[in-house]
Amino acid sequence: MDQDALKKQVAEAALRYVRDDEIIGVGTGSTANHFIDGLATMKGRIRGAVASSDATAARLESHGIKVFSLNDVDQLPLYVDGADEVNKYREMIKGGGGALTREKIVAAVARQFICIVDGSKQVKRLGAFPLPVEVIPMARSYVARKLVALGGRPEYRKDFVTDNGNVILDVHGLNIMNPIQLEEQLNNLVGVVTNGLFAKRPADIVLVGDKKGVQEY
Ligand SMILES: O=C[C@H](O)[C@H](O)[C@H](O)COP(=O)(O)O
Repeated sequence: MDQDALKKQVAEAALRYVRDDEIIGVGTGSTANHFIDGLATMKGRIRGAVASSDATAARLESHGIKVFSLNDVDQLPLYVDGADEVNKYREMIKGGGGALTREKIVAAVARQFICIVDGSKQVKRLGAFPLPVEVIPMARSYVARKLVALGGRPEYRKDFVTDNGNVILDVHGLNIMNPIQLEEQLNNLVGVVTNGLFAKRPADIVLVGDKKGVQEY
């Protein structure tokens, strides 16, 4: 099975957590896209979805799934999304596709967060994947200097603007010993909107697709 087939397999496994008449929070990226395509096969059973990016909203709508604004929804029982890295504590790095801020907002509202990944995303320690940090454009150089002072090597993601009109710094070389502490520390830098560490609010369930099938923890 190639990597895309593993993503599809794990995305389809998440469909069994979808309950009738609910509004589902939906993540962003190639794994989440498989989940959206699966959700389309049962769209008559759900009320609709809240999207974590414009791209996800467009894909949901292309399948005829109603997209709700998060502000019009008072509770979200389930959020399903991929990740760039996940550890055994279900902490993640996300934002490889630049959707980290909206993803973090939807995840904060959701009662249950299910992370769907293929086996290549499992790590002992977070940080081999460069950590995305969403920054207000005028603060880019200031925040980059602060990230260097923290031991990172920030790289400006060129020709990319987030759905919120901001820029991304991808930070290489961070030694992430304490993900919760670093998540808070980076979010306290003036000009940072948020960063791609999902440790204060980890996933509740991780589904991992590999050659043996789908494992859950
Ligand atoms: O911004 C993008 C998201 O955090 C994605 O969930 C993450 O990058 C994983 O994407 P993919 O499923 O395409 O590997």
